[in-house]
Amino acid sequence: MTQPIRVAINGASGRMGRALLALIREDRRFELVHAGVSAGSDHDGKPVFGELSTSIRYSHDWQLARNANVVIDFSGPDGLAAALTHCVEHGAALVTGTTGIDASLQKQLADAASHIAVLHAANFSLGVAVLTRLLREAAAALPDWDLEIVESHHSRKEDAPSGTALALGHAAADARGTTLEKDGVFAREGRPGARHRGAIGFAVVRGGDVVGEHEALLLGQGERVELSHRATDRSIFARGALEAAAWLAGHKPGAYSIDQMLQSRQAKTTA
Ligand SMILES: NC(=O)C1=CN([C@@H]2O[C@H](COP(=O)(O)OP(=O)(O)OC[C@H]3O[C@@H](n4cnc5c(N)ncnc54)[C@H](OP(=O)(O)O)[C@@H]3O)[C@@H](O)[C@H]2O)C=CC1
Ligand SMILES: O=C(O)C1=N[C@H](C(=O)O)C[C@H](O)C1
Repeated sequence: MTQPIRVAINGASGRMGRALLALIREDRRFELVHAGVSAGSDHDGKPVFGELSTSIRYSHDWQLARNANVVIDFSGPDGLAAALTHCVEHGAALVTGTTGIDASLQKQLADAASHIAVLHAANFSLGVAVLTRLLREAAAALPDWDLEIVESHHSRKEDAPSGTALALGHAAADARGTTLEKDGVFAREGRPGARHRGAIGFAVVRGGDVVGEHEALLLGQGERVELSHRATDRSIFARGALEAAAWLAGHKPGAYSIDQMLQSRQAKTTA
């Protein structure tokens, strides 16, 4: 039997971390070697599965991840920066779903890809990967229609618009030969004036326990196209991230996308 992939999860005590731990426990492809939390976390030192017998405890000590083949990070910008440093120092691959990262951290991610395999995705669901392709096509086929992206998430989400909404916006802008820097509209209040031609607008809803909903509205005269995705269970993201980890482990250094992973898996199943 082949050796299991040694995985460290960063942000392990969070909503996504716990979803990952639940899946990894049942998945023989992986061996959990580290469950990372922040220094000062309430979880630091506690057993991950609530059993005193387990050898893995939540910890802020990255030394415990030194033999990991791959780190899966769903923490936050500070946690991601620490994971990135660890992975580069130890030659581990990095799968990260952390959103709300600034330009400087994005550059650090891009630079790290010269040394390690990195896969960053704002959304690990298969449905959103397909939604992104559909939106690219619709945005290009209906270049003069107004485009608005609406996203809804639970009340604890810290970043806005969501990483997925931004990724959808970038994909649509790219399909129209423009950029969000030029045509993105992120706030409307008071008298912002009429919509500018080619604008890509964003609207954000926060509340309750909404797992994640994204809708792209293409608004024409007398008709509209609505493309939407609703996640009702965050284990879909965790499952996608584990598939990415299994796929990425052993890849040579580089920046990989979820689309590349899906295409390579598709090619294998049709071969
Ligand atoms: N790409 C995708 O498919 C998805 C992406 N996300 C993104 O993943 C991220 C996490 O989301 P979610 O799980 O809901 O958030 P949570 O707040 O529930 O979890 C994040 C966890 O990270 C831990 N953490 C904070 N700082 C650090 C640090 N410096 N080092 C290590 N751990 C740290 C915290 O735990 P503690 O206090 O114990 O340290 C916290 O529990 C967000 O950016 C979110 O947008 C979410 C869902 C899907
Ligand atoms: O914070 C979340 O919960 C989610 N974040 C991701 C994002 O910002 O797009 C993905 C998903 O929608 C859930």
